Amino acid sequence: MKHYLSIKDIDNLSEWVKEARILKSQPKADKNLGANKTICLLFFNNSLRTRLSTQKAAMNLGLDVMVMNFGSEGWALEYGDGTIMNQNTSEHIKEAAQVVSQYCDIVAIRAFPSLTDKEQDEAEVVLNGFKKYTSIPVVNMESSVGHPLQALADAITLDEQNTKARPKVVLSWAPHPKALPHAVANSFVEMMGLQEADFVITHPEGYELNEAITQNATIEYDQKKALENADFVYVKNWSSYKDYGKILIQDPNWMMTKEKLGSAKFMHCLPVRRNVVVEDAVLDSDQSLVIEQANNRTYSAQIVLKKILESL
Ligand SMILES: NCCC[C@H](NC(=O)CCC(=O)O)C(=O)O
Ligand SMILES: NC(=O)OP(=O)(O)O
Repeated sequence: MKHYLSIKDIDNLSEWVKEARILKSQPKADKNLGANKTICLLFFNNSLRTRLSTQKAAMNLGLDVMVMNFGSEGWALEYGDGTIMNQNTSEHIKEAAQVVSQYCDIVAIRAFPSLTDKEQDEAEVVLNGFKKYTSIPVVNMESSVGHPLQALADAITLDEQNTKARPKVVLSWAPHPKALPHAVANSFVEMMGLQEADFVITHPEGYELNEAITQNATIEYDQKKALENADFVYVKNWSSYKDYGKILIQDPNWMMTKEKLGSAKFMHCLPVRRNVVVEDAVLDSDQSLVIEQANNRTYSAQIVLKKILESL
């Protein structure tokens, strides 16, 4: 594998999950694989988990790590072809990407969507700009369209926690005061498409995700009905996709509660707004898997970096 940009780059999910769980039991087993190689982590947006777990994964593999908060430290980048750069952008992706690639062997990038320009967001200009103008592998640390390191970590968590041949997994929308990206939900849906599971998505009308991603997934607008007999409930807010980037409702009735969760396990990628997205009683119970999901971010990043290093 050269790049890790989406769930589609996983050739065999169950095999990767198995390998990641072995790495989790022996995190330093490949500590020389990345010797004399460097990874650059470029952040255009905030992060806690991705920032630290990807660095930890890289260190477990013996890689040198350079981190840059591009949003606050780098020059404002231009992505347009032929732009007369007399406005606010100082450096073109053509130079920036080539320069960065001279300093490292792998580049990992976090670049959220604008949520104002659907076409530009879906073009993934930052990720694809680096892919186009460098020859080094590119890793997606959450882009406009996907968060495949998160979904791979979620697959590891599901594998560890599941006791059934065909569990019921529900992706449930929740309210949020800010307009949030679709990336986490998109990659989770794509990852669930590769699982033996009864998978249901529930959200209010108007919050349909991109149909190209949900394809044949079951959508149930009645949250109560969707949650019946659930084994795992993955909660996430996203803004409207149809009415792009808009908050259509903030109905607190969609918040996840202990009562609604029943005996299911609770999942969320974090960070989470307590008592808006999910009530304290859920997060503070032993039904919550959120801390272990965050732990598994190290091993999802490590299996990805390992596969890239092995193919260099
Ligand atoms: N990487 C995990 C989630 C990142 C982002 N959440 C956020 O921006 C939440 C910010 C807040 O709650 O203020 C998202 O939904 O894609
Ligand atoms: N889940 C996740 O990606 O968290 P951060 O945004 O803190 O990296």
